[in-house]
Amino acid sequence: MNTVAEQVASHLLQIKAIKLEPNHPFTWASGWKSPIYCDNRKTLSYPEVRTYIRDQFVNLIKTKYPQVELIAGVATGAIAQGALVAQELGLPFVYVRSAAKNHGLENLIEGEYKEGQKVVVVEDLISTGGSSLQAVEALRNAGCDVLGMVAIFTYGFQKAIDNFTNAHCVLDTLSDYNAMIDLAQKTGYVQESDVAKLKEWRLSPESYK
Ligand SMILES: O=P(O)(O)OC[C@H]1O[C@H](OP(=O)(O)OP(=O)(O)O)[C@H](O)[C@@H]1O
Ligand SMILES: O=C(O)c1cc(=O)[nH]c(=O)[nH]1
Repeated sequence: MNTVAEQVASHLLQIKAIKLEPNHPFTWASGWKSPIYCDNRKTLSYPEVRTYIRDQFVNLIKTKYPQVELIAGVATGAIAQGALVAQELGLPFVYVRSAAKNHGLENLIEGEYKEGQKVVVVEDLISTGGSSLQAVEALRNAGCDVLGMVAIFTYGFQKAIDNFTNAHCVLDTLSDYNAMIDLAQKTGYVQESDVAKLKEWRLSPESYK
């Protein structure tokens, strides 16, 4: 029986959400360069995959945060998955923008929330944790009580672990880089010629070029 981390990794590989471009590195939200990109947005296009992810989030949240009153999705990657989770839990939903809108209502948080409301934040992916923790800060500034964050995938970088520790935010993820790369190597998704590049990047991702 595979673990949730292995099953999610398997889904991500099957739908080709993992892209490898060792010779043309991707630029991440943090500005870091990387030979790998995990596009969790693609999971939404596959009913079986998005349902599996939704159900794992729901199990996790019911077990760990039975007192939750509100689900918040981090824009844009986790808006849809967060709404699916909220729907299944019968809870209200909001989403947090990366910056307040500069027209209209100028909201940073979209939807209705109450001061003191107990929130679980849903995110699609953690690299450095910068964007996710910005959303946590916005919710706290709005008076919400952030119980913790759940995400589909993390690279497991020390930088992200430190950022979450410093922000006093608990993070749980359904899958991670180690589970994914083990499976990718076993199944031949990663070519031997790319393994060296991935190892080099993994040693110091902040200075990879
Ligand atoms: O851990 P971090 O270093 O903050 O990086 C991860 C963030 O980057 C991606 O979002 P992106 O900014 O690409 O925007 P999107 O969600 O609108 O696609 C992803 O959805 C995370 O929110
Ligand atoms: O850090 C990012 O911007 C990032 C990395 C990644 O693998 N996938 C993604 O959607 N964003």
